[in-house]
Amino acid sequence: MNTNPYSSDLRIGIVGLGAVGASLARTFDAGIPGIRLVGITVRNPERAAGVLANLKNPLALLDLEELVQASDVVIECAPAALLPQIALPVLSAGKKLVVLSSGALLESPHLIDLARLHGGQILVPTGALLGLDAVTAAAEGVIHSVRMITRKPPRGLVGAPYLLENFISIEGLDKPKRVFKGSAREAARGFPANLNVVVALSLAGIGPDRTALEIWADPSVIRNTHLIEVDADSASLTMTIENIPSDNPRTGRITAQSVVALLRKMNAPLRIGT
Ligand SMILES: NC(=O)C1=CN([C@@H]2O[C@H](COP(=O)(O)OP(=O)(O)OC[C@H]3O[C@@H](n4cnc5c(N)ncnc54)[C@H](O)[C@@H]3O)[C@@H](O)[C@H]2O)C=CC1
Ligand SMILES: O=C([O-])CC(=O)C(=O)O
Repeated sequence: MNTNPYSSDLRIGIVGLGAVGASLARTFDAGIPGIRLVGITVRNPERAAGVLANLKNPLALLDLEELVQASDVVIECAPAALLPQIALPVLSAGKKLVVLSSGALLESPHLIDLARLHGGQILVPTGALLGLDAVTAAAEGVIHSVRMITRKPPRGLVGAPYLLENFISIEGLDKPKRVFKGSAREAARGFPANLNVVVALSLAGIGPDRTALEIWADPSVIRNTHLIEVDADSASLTMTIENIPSDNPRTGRITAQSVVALLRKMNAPLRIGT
């Protein structure tokens, strides 16, 4: 833990030691100039022991209140349903919260007011997506439409509430099947562990009700693939990303790297990209 009050290192706390949290812990443990990992909050310390044992530096297991006290920036990498309870103490303390479960922000807009009230900040990284720099720039003018088409290996969609509620089977597919067509807001409700990216896109652009999404369960892809088309008065954008899965088949490897890139930029003397 950083006990030196004169250090200018950014003190980082992580909540959740799954695919993203463990990747971040390993990266920070290996050392990034100006960034110091001060602790982690987990649900199950016994399950965390394996990851923690392989770090070079001992990492403090803290409860959420202790983590908030010790950190300048807390990174939420936990299940979406926990976002409000994780965000509350961080934002009430006027600190910065990096949100990976960005889909859950739509159900908790009060968190933005909380951040405003206490001088905190919610940071949504580009995560498993691309191009949010160009979309936010386009949003300074007029964006006419935003459309995203996602293709996922069926196993990355298993258990999504929308599929269960609508009795949509994705077992044994031998060709792509469109399983959803609707807005980013509807997708966030129906696929809370799968489509954070479209919510981030919608918040960067024209909002969750006007951002259109199709989801395909596609047995021919091994990567989560997102195609985005934006039509604006400044530019037309067509962008694709093919994400190599991490330890969690729902989560692209690039997600954790996006958080590292965001943190590196925070105090950097040269900052590239919007
Ligand atoms: N914004 C984006 O681009 C992306 C966001 N995500 C989202 O990021 C979040 C994390 O993703 P993964 O690491 O892949 O998920 P994961 O399922 O691998 O890990 C979540 C971890 O949180 C832990 N956890 C559960 N309850 C907890 C509690 N009360 N306190 C602390 N930890 C707790 C679980 O034990 C698990 O280790 C998910 O909500 C996921 O949907 C994932 C990929 C891309
Ligand atoms: O948005 C998400 O939660 C995950 C995702 O689609 C990806 O990793 O490609």
